[in-house]
Amino acid sequence: MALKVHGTVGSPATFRALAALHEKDLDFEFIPVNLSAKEHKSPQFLAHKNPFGQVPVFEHGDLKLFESRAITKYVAEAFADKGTSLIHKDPKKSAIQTVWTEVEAQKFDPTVAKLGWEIVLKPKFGMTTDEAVVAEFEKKLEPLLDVYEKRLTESKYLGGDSFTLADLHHLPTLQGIMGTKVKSQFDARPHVSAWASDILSRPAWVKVASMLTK
Ligand SMILES: N[C@@H](CCC(=O)N[C@@H](CS)C(=O)NCC(=O)O)C(=O)O
Repeated sequence: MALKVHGTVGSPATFRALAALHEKDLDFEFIPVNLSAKEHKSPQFLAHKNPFGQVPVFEHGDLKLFESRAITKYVAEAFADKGTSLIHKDPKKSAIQTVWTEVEAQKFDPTVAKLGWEIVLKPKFGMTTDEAVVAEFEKKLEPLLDVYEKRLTESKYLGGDSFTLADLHHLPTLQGIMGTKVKSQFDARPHVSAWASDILSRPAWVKVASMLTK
């Protein structure tokens, strides 16, 4: 059964799903969705792909999914015996992994995505960065990264001793922010800095990120 991803190059959520597929070494068809042309808001897309009008959308035979983290979880579970094992089987290890996937979704993503929007995307769209918002979110990031630093002194990866979805989910926003002044906050914390370099240099992620330069 063919695997398909409807998505957009540069979309963090699309890139999250693609990272999981590459880690699993799976062949899939990438179907570009033009956000500027509002393809994701067409009646067809809303009715048959994602009623919330967002990318990515994943298809595996008759299964259709949206929400990037639900897609990565399905890919990790359905193709457990292929490529990198992205999930723990042991219930306790799995629970710790879930804690950190939640931390990414509830704390890291809202903070770092906001910084990325202000510092990277607004200037790209001809809008003015709100420096007060940047300062506010940089301040929020400090204690968050302190918790990450402590966690990463206990284990090499967030979810335990091996790379899992808990790490992978960070990749798109992490990549975006590491090209900005906010990188200094990561560099100031040795374990966070080593973790970021490690996961950003994974071949599967390098493959995804290279789509930006094609
Ligand atoms: N929580 C969703 C977020 C999806 C999302 O925000 N997608 C963006 C691109 S990264 C999008 O489709 N934006 C267009 C829109 O919301 O109209 C996920 O993880 O899949």
